[in-house]
Amino acid sequence: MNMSMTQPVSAPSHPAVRSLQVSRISTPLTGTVAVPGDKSISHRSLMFSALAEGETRIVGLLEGEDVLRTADAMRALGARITREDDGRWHVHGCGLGALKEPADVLDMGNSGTAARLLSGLLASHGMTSVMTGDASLRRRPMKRVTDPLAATGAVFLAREGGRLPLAIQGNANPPPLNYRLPMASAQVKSAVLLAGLNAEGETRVEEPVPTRDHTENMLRHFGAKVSVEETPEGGRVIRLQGKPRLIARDITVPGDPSSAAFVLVAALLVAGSDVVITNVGLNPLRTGLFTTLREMGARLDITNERTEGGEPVGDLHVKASSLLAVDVPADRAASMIDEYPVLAVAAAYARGISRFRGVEELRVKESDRLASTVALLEKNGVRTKVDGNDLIIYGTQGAIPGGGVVETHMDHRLAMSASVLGLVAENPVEIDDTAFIDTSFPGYFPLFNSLGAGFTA
Ligand SMILES: O=C(O)C1=C[C@@H](OP(=O)(O)O)[C@@H](O)[C@H](O)C1
Ligand SMILES: C=C(OP(=O)(O)O)C(=O)O
Repeated sequence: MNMSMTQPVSAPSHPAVRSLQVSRISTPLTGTVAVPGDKSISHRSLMFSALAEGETRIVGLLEGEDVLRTADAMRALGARITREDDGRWHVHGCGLGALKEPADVLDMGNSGTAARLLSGLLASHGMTSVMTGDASLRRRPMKRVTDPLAATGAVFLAREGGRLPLAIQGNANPPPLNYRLPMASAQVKSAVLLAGLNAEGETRVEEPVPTRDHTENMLRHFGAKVSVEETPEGGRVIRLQGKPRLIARDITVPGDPSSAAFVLVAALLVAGSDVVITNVGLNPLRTGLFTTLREMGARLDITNERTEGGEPVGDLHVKASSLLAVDVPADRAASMIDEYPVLAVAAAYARGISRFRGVEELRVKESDRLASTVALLEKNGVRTKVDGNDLIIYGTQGAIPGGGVVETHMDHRLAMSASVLGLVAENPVEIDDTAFIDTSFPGYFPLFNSLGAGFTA
């Protein structure tokens, strides 16, 4: 067998600043593209296969910096992870409970998902570890995971406000946790469930609003017993039987709906566009944006629906549409949490006043996304208002003035949203730094240029 293994593909250290000016285009976006693999599923596939017995092969892994950080961390914890030249990844797991103490600080870069999920594993293994991240991640709250995880007997030492760097003294024999999430967060839910893998007995997590369930689905795929029950209030109770035997199973990662969002919104706004995005993940806990855009009048068809690797996938066919304002309910936020900045661009272009309700979780992302989305729009001549935890956007009916300089604050989604806004604004838009786009969407500019975007990056 000819299997050339290129040895470790690692995340680069801090990327160099890449500023960009984006000008309006006068020709439609047309063609067919496939966006990179789902970020949430990619992180989990590396972590869980590292805990499994045997070798897992992963097809379609997102090779963005966030996921490469997870690969580096799992290597440091003892898994053997390699990549073939054709893009397939191989993970030789250590077996549950057998992670080894990392010899150095684990640097999770820009990735909240990597840091928060990993903290559940580190807390439940008898080792001492230290985790850090870049300046953005070091600003983000970790107490939301260390508070519940402290009940495992693990000891955490963090900076003021529970920020990274974080030292963790894990407990090799943790008790199972019973925890009700105070906020809608798949990262916190997953951290508690992952700590429960190495605990004897049943871990129980209750979430007030259903959040993405990739952890539950993939743990089952590897052989764990996970049950899910709806609560009368519309939430969910997840139960995990501890100490499962996790057995390596191949994984196919679908295209990331959160990445498809940028192509989708650009195609809706640029006149005459007609674009197909193939193989996009359609897990119902991720598709709030599609529902919302359709409510706005988007011409969006989903075709070729099928199940691949246990997740629903399909192709998105989108045509330029005239959009109306929308009122997005708070209970939809979890199913589209990363899509609000680019939805804000669509609302700015639409006719009428939009309201995004209950978007407080945006304040704790790579940037304070409520503030940075407001600044993105205001600097480009679009009126906004923050009313408590709601964001209000005054649509321009296709006449976004533009001409602003956008500060992205190390936030990939802000940079991509600004680039979409620039394609339809009346005056060129300056973006201070697009380098962080590589954390979730490597190949972003070439993919857009293949559709005719004419980005000069
Ligand atoms: O679990 C995950 O993979 C993610 C959960 C979300 O974060 P929260 O759990 O903080 O909402 C999302 O914003 C992030 O990009 C990925
Ligand atoms: C919030 C995000 O990611 P993370 O929390 O993993 O940094 C995101 O990708 O938009």
